[in-house]
Amino acid sequence: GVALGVLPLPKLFLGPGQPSKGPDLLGYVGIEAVLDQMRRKTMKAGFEFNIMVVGQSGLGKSTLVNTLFKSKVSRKSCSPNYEEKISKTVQLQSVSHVIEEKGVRMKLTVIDTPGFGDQINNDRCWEPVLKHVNEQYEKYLKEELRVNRQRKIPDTRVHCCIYFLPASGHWLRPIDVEFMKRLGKIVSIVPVIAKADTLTLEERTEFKQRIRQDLVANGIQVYPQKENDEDAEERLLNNTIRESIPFAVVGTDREHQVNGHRVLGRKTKWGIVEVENVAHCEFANLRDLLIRSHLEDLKQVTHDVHYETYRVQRLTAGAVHQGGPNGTMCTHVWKDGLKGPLVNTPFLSILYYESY
Ligand SMILES: Nc1nc2c(ncn2[C@@H]2O[C@H](COP(=O)(O)OP(=O)(O)OP(=O)(O)O)[C@@H](O)[C@H]2O)c(=O)[nH]1
Repeated sequence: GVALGVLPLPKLFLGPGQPSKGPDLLGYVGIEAVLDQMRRKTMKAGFEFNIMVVGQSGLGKSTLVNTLFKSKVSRKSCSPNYEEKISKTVQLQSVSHVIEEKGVRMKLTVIDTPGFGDQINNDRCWEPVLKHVNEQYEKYLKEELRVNRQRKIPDTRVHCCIYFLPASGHWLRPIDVEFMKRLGKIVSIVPVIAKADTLTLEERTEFKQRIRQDLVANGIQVYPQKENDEDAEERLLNNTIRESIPFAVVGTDREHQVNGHRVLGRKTKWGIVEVENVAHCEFANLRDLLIRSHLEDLKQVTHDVHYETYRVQRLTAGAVHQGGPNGTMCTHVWKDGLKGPLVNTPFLSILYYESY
């Protein structure tokens, strides 16, 4: 190389790779220890994860949830006559469990929607589900707006909704479209093809493709949504997920012996379908998405996207009042967060009272 009279650059213009010549006082600060601190705090606090399952009766919802969490949870309440109650409406039930693995505690709540899609007239059967999701946002919002709020607000918001599609091999049904169209706007939906062992591989591939087309044609948003990808790396990873949804899953409560190993599986007329074998079905993909790779992201999207949308709408639709009934003085919280005393009137939308 020929040195072409390059002037020495002032320190400010040094490239990123070039160390500054200033005093570095031996460099290492120890910031990375923050990771250990975060880990310890999280482990101590434990964390909450709320999953909702929606789909007709008999599609294998309980079996799948049990397979996901290795029977550490049950979707069904223990009351003996649970099975006998055939509700005429969709009724939501929550069952919570604390699961602990390697010192990490997780409070897992499974929200069940018995009766969904089981009626002769399934008109508006998405309504109770929609209502439940919004009620949890409202609960959280109220808690956030309290003057004396809890240090850690209990989180009952639905972090993920697994929607079960019957393995019909056809298209999305009107009920699927109606449900996912509405719910996809307020919660992260992960659609799955239930009992995928009843489809041949060709049928499965074709069905999946059709569903993806249908989702796009109907403007249905499912998780993970493109616009929520945080960077190029995440986009790449999420693209592969988007290309392979809905996961065709198989659930089981049985173990079988295959080549001397115990595996979770289902006996079919063609042989044993190994539930956790990606060559057999996509259960493992679903589990990895929900638990191993995207659990934190599901929680984040719930808070930063879905809850945020709810919060903004709620606070801009009308200011939130904190105060007594009509005619009394109350605190008025304006859109921009400013507070001021105000006499409550029936003209202002009153969201809640809090006496203090
Ligand atoms: N072939 C096949 N059968 C399954 C699968 N998962 C569950 N089943 C069977 O389907 C039946 C219903 O399963 P459940 O898990 O009780 O279904 P559910 O959706 O929870 O039903 P409800 O409680 O009525 O809402 C049971 O006999 C299961 O053994 C699957 O992946 N493939």
